[in-house]
Amino acid sequence: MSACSTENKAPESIRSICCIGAGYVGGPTCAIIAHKCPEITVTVVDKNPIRIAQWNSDKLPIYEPGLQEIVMKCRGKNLFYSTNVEEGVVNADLIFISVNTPTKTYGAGKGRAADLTHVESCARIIAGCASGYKVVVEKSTVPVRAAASISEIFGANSPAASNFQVLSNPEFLAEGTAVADLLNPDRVLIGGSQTPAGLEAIALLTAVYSHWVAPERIVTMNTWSSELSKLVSNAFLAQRVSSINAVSAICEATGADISEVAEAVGRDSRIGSKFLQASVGFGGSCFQKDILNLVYVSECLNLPEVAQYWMQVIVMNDFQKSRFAKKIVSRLFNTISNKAIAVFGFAFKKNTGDTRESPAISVCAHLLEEGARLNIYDPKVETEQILSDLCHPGVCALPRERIENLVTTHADPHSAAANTHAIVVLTEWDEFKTLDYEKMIKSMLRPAWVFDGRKILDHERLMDLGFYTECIGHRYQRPQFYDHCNGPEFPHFS
Ligand SMILES: NC(=O)C1=CN([C@@H]2O[C@H](COP(=O)(O)OP(=O)(O)OC[C@H]3O[C@@H](n4cnc5c(N)ncnc54)[C@H](O)[C@@H]3O)[C@@H](O)[C@H]2O)C=CC1
Ligand SMILES: O=C(O)[C@H]1O[C@H](OP(=O)(O)OP(=O)(O)OC[C@H]2O[C@@H](n3ccc(=O)[nH]c3=O)[C@H](O)[C@@H]2O)[C@H](O)[C@@H](O)[C@@H]1O
Repeated sequence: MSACSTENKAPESIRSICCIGAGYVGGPTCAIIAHKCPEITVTVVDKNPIRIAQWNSDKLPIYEPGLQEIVMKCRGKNLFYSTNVEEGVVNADLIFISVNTPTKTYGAGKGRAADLTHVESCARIIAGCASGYKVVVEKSTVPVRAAASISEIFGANSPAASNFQVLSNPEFLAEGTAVADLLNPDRVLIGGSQTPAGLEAIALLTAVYSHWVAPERIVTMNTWSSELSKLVSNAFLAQRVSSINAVSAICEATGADISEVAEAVGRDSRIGSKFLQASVGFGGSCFQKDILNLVYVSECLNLPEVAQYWMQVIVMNDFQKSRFAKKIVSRLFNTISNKAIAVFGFAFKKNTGDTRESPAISVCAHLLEEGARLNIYDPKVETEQILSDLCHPGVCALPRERIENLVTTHADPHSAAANTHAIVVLTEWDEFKTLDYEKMIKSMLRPAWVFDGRKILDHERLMDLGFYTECIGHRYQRPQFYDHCNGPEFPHFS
C-alpha cells in the first residue's frame, strides 16, 4: 500500500497518513491533505462499513460545499477509504485519531464529561498492531491531558508503542464551510512534548501543513495548552452567541433591534463583529459537548465558580430555544393542538445536513408536545434523520407512533406551508429568503404567521403581504396588533 518507516527513528518526511474516523472532521481534513500533498498517501479508515461505502460512492456521507470535487479528484490516487483499521495503522507514518468524543451518558461524569471510549479503543488498536516510528495525532476534541492517557496505554501495552510520539492537533473547521476553513485556516495548532523527540514529531506534522498553510499560521505549543485551547475556543464562540441571544430577549421586550445593537457593539475592534448573529440558539455536535467538558474539568479541579460561569452559556441557550417555542404557542392563541405548522429548516445551520443538537429538535419537540402537526422542509436533511432525532429518548415526551403521525416531511417549502397557521424558520438556508411568500400566504390559514428564528426574512414585506410576524431580537408587529397580543387581555383559549 505505502512505504512507511519500519525503523524506530523518524523519517525525513511523512509519506503515509492514516486517519481513524471518517466523519465530519476526518473526511474533509484528509481530502484536503491528499489534495495539497500529492506525494503523501492518505487512508481514511472507519469501523462503520456504511460510511466507508458512502465515501467510496458518488454520494458522500456528508454535505460540504466543494468537498465532492476534491474527493473525486484524489480518490483512488492518493486518497483511500477502508474499513481495515489495522492495515491503515500499520502502513502509516502518522495516524490521526479523529473519532467522536460525545458527552458521557452513563457513570461518573454522566451528562458532562467527554466519553473517550472511542479514543481509547483507537489507542489500544494502535498499540496492538503498530511498530517502527509512529506519530499519533489527537484530532478529536478531548479534555486536557488526554494525550497522557494515550501515551500510558501505549507504554503499558507494547514496548514498540512506548516510543510513539503523541501530538495534539485540534480541528477548528466549522461545518458548511469546512473546505474553505481547511484551505485557509486562521491557525493550525500543534501541541507536543517539548523534548527533542516531541519537537521532531511536531516538525514532521508542521511540514505536512506547510504544503499550503503559511508558517506564521502554524502555532506550536505544549500538549496540554493545545488540548485546552480547543475547548476554550469553542466555549468563547458559544459564549458570544449566548450573550447576543440574552440581549435579543431584551430587544424584543423594549423595541431595540438586535441587529443594530450587534452592529454597534461589534464595531468596537476589541469586540469584533463575528458570532454576534442572534438566533433561536446554537446547535451542532460540539459547542454544548465541549462546554460541558470544560465544566466537568473545572468541577474536577475543584473550581465550582469557573464551572458555573461556563454552564450559564448552556443555560442561556436552553432558555433561548424554549423562549422561542413558547412564543409560537402564545401567539397562536395559546393553543396549537391539531394546528398545522410549517417548519423551514432542520439542520443546525445552513449548508450542512447535520442535525446534531440542532435547535430545531427541541423547538419541534416542544410544538409536538403541544399537539401541533408539523410539516417539515429542509433541503439537506433526510426524513429518517428528522424522525430519528425527534424520537430519540429524552427529546419528546410523545411515543414514536404519535410523533410519526404528527410529522410530515416535504420536498418543497410551498407544499409544507399549504394549509398551515404558521411558518417557523429554524435554519438560515439562503433559499428561504427568496421564496414566493405572496403565493404561499394564499394557501395558508389566517392569521398567517411567520416566526423567524434566524432573523433572515424581510419582515416589512411579509407584513405588507398580510403576514403577522415574530422575529428573534426585533418586534415587527404593527403597533395595534402588538398591544393586543401583549396586553393583559390577550385571549387564552386553552
Ligand atoms: N464536527 C465538527 O465540525 C468538528 C468536530 N470536532 C471534533 O472531532 C471529533 C470527530 O468529530 P466528527 O467527525 O464530527 O465525528 P463523527 O461522529 O462524524 O465521526 C467519527 C467517526 O469515527 C468512527 N469511529 C469511532 N470509533 C472508531 C474506531 N474505534 N475505529 C474506527 N472508527 C471509529 C465512527 O464510526 C465515526 O464514523 C470529535 O472529537 C469532535 O468534537 C472538531 C472540530 C469540528
Ligand atoms: O469544534 C467544532 O465542532 C466546531 O464548532 C463550531 O463550528 P460548527 O458547530 O460547525 O458551526 P458554527 O458556525 O460555529 O455554528 C454553531 C452554531 O451556532 C449558531 N450561531 C453561530 C454564529 C452566530 O453568530 N450565531 C449563531 O446562532 C449556528 O447557527 C450554529 O447553530 C466552531 O465554529 C468551529 O471552529 C469548531 O471547530
